[in-house]
Formats: sequence, C-alpha cells, structure tokens
Amino acid sequence: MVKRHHVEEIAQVLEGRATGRDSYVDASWRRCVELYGMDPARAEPAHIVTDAELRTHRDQAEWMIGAARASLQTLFRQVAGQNYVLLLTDAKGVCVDFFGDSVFADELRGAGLYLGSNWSEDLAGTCGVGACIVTGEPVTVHQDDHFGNAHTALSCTSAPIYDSLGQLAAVLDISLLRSPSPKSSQNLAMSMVTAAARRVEMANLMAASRREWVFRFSSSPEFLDVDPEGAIALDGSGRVIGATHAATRMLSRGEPLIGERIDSLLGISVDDLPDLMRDRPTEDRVVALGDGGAVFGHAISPQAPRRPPGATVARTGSGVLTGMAGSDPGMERLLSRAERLATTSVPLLISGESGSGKTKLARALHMASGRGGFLTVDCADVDEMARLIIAQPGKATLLLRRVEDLSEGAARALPGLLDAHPELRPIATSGLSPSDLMSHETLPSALYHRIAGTVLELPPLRERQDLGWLIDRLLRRRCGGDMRLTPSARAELMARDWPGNLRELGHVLDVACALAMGDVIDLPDLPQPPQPSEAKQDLEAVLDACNWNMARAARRLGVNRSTVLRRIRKEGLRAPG
Ligand SMILES: Nc1ncnc2c1ncn2[C@@H]1O[C@H](COP(=O)(O)OP(=O)(O)OP(=O)(O)O)[C@@H](O)[C@H]1O
Repeated sequence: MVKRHHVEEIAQVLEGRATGRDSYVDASWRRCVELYGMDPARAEPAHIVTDAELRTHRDQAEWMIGAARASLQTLFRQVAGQNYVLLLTDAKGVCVDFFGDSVFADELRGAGLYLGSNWSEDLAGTCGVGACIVTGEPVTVHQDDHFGNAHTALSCTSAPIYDSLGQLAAVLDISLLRSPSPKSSQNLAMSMVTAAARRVEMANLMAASRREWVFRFSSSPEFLDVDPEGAIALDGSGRVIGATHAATRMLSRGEPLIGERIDSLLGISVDDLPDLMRDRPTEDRVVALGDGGAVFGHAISPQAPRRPPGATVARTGSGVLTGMAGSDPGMERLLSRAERLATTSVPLLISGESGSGKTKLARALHMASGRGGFLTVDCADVDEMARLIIAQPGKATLLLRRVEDLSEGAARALPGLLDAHPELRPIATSGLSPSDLMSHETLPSALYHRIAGTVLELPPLRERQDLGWLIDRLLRRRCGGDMRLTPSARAELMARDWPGNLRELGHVLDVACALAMGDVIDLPDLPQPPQPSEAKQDLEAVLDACNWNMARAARRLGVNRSTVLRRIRKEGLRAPG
C-alpha cells in the first residue's frame, strides 16, 4: 500500500524544505528522484541477481568474504536471538555473504535480506547499504528513511569496509525486519557494526602486509594488542603502502595516506620501528601525532620476504559514479577517474555522442562533489546564463550542455562570469570530439581551456562491453523487476548498432514493455531500428568523397564547417576507422 505521507515528505525535501531527517537521507531521496528517476509510490520488488551473477560477485569478493567471516560470526553470536540479519555486500551492493535465522528465511528473502540481493541505491532506492556506498560513511536508514514503500518496515545499519589502498571494498550491514520506532534504538547496532568493520580492515591489512613493516596504534594502552584503532603498512624506506580507514582519519584527517612518509605523519622515522616492538612495555611506546596528540604504538617487523616493487592490490570503485556501468574496462577506468576528480574544482569537459549519458554523468559528478546548487544553462541564451550565475550563492556546479552551441555573445561573456564566480565549477558537455571542439569557430581556444581542465570521453553504446548489463539494468528500472526478455529478443538488442545510444535503448525498452503481453518481451515487441535517411546517405557520400575533411566537405555542400559538424551529429555519423 502506498503511504501518502511518505510520498508527500519526499516531495517536501525536493522542494528544499527541512523535514528533520538526517542530511544523508535527504540527499539520498534527492538522488533517487533526480538522478535515478525513481518514483516513491511504485512498489519495487527486491532485486536478486541470477545464480551465475552471484557466483561472479562472490568469486571477485572471495578475499573479503574470507577476511570478514570470523568478524561476522562473532557479531552474529553477539546479537543472537534478537532477530538481526547480517549482510556482507561487495562495493556494488550485492550481498555476497549472509547470516540470518533460518526460521524467517522466506520473509527475509521477500524483503531482499538474502544472498544475491542487490542493494545499490540506484536499484533499491535509499537504503543502508546504498547510502553507505555513496557517502563512504556508516549510516542507519531506519524504517521510512527508506525511499521505496516496500522497505519502510526495515531498519538497516551499515558500515563501509575499505581496502588497504583506501578504496571502498565492501559494506557490512545489520538489519531488522521489525524494529522499535525511535531511530536511536539502533545506536548499539551502529557501534557494533563499525567496530566489526574496523576489525575486518585490520585483519585484511595484516594478511596483505606480512612482508612489510606494520605500525598499529591505539589511544588506550589496554586495547593496543587486542583491538588497535588503526594501522599502516610501510615499505623499507618508511613510505605508507597500506592503511586502515581509521588510520587515514586519525593521521591525515581523511586525506590519502598512500605514499606519505612516516616521519611526516608521526614523530618517528622508519629507523625507530624496531624500538616499538613488543619487547618494550606498552606505556613506553608513546608516539607523537602531527596534531599535538599522542598514541600508543606497536611495530610488527616483516614476516616474509618483501613484495616485489610495483606489486599492488586491486582497486575497486565505489560511490554514486561506479554504479553507472557494468563490466566494461574503459568505463570502469573513466568512472574511477571521474570519482577522483568529483570533489576537486577542475573544470570538466564530457564528450560523447548524443544520448551516451553525458548529462547523466555530469549530474552524478555533481552529486559526488558535495556541492550545493546545480545550474543547467542554455548555452545560446547569454542573458539567462548571466542571470542564473549571478543568482547562485555559494559553491555550485555549472552545467554547460552542448557547449558547441554556445552563441558568440555567450562565449564572450562566459570567461568574465567564471572569473567573477570562482566558487562555480563548470562541467561542459559536447557531442564533438575534443579536437573538433578546440578548433570550433564559436569557441575561442582560451575558453576551451577554461572549461576543459580535463576531458572525460564517454564511449558510444556500440563500443561498450556492458551492453547486456545495461539492458537488464534499464529494463528493471523502467519496466519493473518482473519483465524478462526471450533469448531471441535479447540477441537482437545485443546485435543492434544503437546510433541514439542509451537514450535509444531506453525508448526501445519502454516501447517493448508497453507492447509485451504479460511479463515476457519477445522479438515482435521490439520496435524496428530507424533506417538511415536519404539526407544521411548523401552526407555520408560527400564526407567519404572528401576523406572526412570537414573544410572540403563544407565547401562542396556550400555551408560552413559548423553546419557540417552539426549535421554529422544529428545523423549520428562517424568517421571510418
Ligand atoms: N548509466 C546510465 N544508466 C541508465 N540510464 C542512463 C545512463 N546514462 C544515460 N542514461 C539515460 O540515457 C538518456 C540519455 O542520457 P543523457 O541525457 O545523459 O545523454 P547526453 O549524452 O547528455 O545526450 P545529448 O548529448 O543528446 O544531450 C537519459 O534518459 C538517461 O537517463
């Protein structure tokens, strides 16, 4: 049943009104509507991956499952008899390990508290695991903090687990099917789950660093040996090569530690480590912190030959950006770069064919940036652009969509507006390649460099290896979880060229869902792909004859170069090879 009050409260948050919820809940509700296009009134079923997909997720998370097992078992024993369920998910939100009371197995499976359930925020809406992946912080998402009506009975408390390079690797979640109404009832669950996550990180760092020096520390001497607060692994020259998340927070206030020298973080050098081994009393092993405080330290010497130089631990992505692609190496690299750039103020240019997801990526970058306002300006209307920019107080993102359409007036006005508003971070999108954009006639090269600190080039859909994943993801999101494709319909979708990219795929799935009888989409339900127009064929012939030289093609067609570029983009043509 749809809870009207809940839907109305979400609408209030979207209008910017305060509701008294935690700010991470408000922010997640916004993402659900504005980024993922979700509807709080729709009853979303639990998302369970297929057995084959689950095997892949478990294989990839095998090391984490092993490292977390003992902690999960201890935690489960501590909460025995209180109806808690424990989930370990990977960085994509898929549950890869599970502890729950088998008496409630059916109920738990129905609620998605089970092996293989996918709790990424863009599928499940606001939930503990999803919000934890996006924020990188421990969260409690209690009852109607959840976005979807289907989950508003649950209470979920989740803590992130980071790998030793500081990348989010997994989430530990403790959930209840039914809970007392005050959110504070979950405070104890929060401290248990964060302590368990810290211990998993510690075990993982120790296992990965047997060949290195490890420095463990605690602010209380009694816990130094049994439950230290943080740890770093160091190479022979005293540079940090691994750290637990708590160590990063305590030693550098969250700034990355990897590569830093121990003497720039603590009042000791690598040569002092042997003096901090266990043969001296704990009370004598006091080490100064950079901020004037002190900790008790314990150094553990390398147990086996050192790792060869250059050997690294695999990185995993996290957050709102990594959920935008499946297994496509190019996209994974691009999203990992985007994630690291999101919180900087570097101006970004996102290039890619029409419908390839440039605007969506810009919005996700904004969401991951922690900036306040998001201004989308029409590049042709200079007065409107100036009005919007001047009216925006504080740090914000300025989205310049299709920047190649910038009018001459707007191109002249923009540098001055950006100078006057250094708190604005421009993100521009363009259907042209960076080199075509740089030589574009309405965009002076000085302006290009103002808006393109670096370029993120989105591949066209036909070149992505995660097309199958995208089909499933869009199908679930747009048509609900019950729709299935027959093998022949799937094969047809996989074989298409997708000149309109993700936009075209979305429309094809919308049409197919509307035409399908029942919950199976078959070949005849798929709309035909558009046939190339005569204009397109003529344009392609001229371009081929001119070897795709734009200036020659423009002369031959009697138009200017930017008109040729615009037509190429409109027809979705691309240069051969
Ligand atoms: N990763 C994604 N997952 C699901 N849907 C996506 C994704 N990226 C884009 N889309 C959808 O594809 C459509 C086109 O995306 P978007 O508007 O971002 O493209 P664009 O490259 O900015 O297009 P244009 O250049 O024509 O403005 C939108 O409906 C968007 O929601």
